[in-house]
Amino acid sequence: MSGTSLDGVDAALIETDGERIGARAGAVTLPYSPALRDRLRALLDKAADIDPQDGELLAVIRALTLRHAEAVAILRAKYPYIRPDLIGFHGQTLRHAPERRLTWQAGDATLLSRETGLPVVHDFRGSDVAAGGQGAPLVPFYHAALLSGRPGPVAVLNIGGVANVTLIDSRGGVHACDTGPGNALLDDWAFRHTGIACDHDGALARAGEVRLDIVEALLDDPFFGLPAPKSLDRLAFHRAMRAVADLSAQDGAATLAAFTVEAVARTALPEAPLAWYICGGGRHNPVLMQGLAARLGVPVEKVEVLGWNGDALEAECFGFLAARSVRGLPISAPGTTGVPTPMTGGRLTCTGIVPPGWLTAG
Ligand SMILES: Nc1ncnc2c1ncn2[C@@H]1O[C@H](COP(=O)(O)OP(=O)(O)OP(=O)(O)O)[C@@H](O)[C@H]1O
Ligand SMILES: CC(=O)N[C@H]1[C@@H]2OC[C@@H](O2)[C@@H](O)[C@@H]1O[C@H](C)C(=O)O
Repeated sequence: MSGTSLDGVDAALIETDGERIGARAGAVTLPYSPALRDRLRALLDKAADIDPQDGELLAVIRALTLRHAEAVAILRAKYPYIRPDLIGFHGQTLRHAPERRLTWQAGDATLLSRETGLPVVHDFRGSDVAAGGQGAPLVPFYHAALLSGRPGPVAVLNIGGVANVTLIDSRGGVHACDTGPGNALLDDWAFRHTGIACDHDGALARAGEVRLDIVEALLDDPFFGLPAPKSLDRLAFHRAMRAVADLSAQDGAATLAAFTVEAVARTALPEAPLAWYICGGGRHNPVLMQGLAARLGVPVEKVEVLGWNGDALEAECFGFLAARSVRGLPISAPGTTGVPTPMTGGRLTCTGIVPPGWLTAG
């Protein structure tokens, strides 16, 4: 998994048939070099108009795919007694415009399969978007499987570049949507002012004053008036950067952090969660965590209290979804992406030797 923060590749080993979850054996994070991150960022900015054969695009896709292959190799070296059967490869979202039936996760599944000798499931979002769904978020089926048997309503909030929530209601129903910005705006702001890629431990935001008038103006965006399911492109709130442009580094960070928190708090959910469990890199930012706790008024905990690894969850999820994909099981539903009926998704690419048994297992 390479998320919207563009920070690197998360890879995880998970034992699953796409329904039950067995061992979650381990995970690694492999950061992108600052140079690759800059090149990805530049592509993101021009993704709407880029020629698919553009030389720089093809070079970056190759570089990011090889970084994924490296992550697989490191995992294998770290856990030599586990022999993976299948890779779920999300790729890097360069563009997401479901209203135009368009979503693009860049990555070369054939190259990854060749490099690793393993079958690869990729393009998880395409069929959902083609059928009229949002194509995101896809993690709710995994959250639901992990929470299976626990009484709801509870919410799982992922604070990545963009933030997304899964609500498991009191009858086990699954609802989801993106809530608004996660860390992406804060990351860009911190980088601009400090040269560091994030507001580490919320140091800037903690020292600043929130400009509530700006937060309110930002929340005036039509996205916040839409009912769930709904999803976002990473660049969706770039006007927020203009709104804070004249603030000090500290006040700007405090205001952007408050925007993330307030967007979560105002997300309309069908039932009020009794507790919120937080995953994704944003849970390491105490300003976001304290802001959420103050604003949500119910327990707000890191997912580690459930025994989960909040940094590995999305990578585990795409392994889980890959297993569902080869079995033809749904990976999205009306309540999670707005797709008209539950849909399977993902495409299988295989250039290596298929491990005995698994293709016929489902
Ligand atoms: N100690 C920390 N203090 C503040 N922020 C942090 C800290 N550690 C991580 N983060 C934030 O977490 C981000 C990475 O989060 P994560 O790995 O969940 O993103 P992602 O996988 O790209 O997200 P997405 O869910 O959008 O796919 C960093 O860009 C940074 O903003
Ligand atoms: C289009 C896209 O890549 N969306 C990401 C992004 O990052 C967080 C949020 O926006 C979520 O909707 C999704 O990722 C997670 C893994 C998901 O699909 O559940």
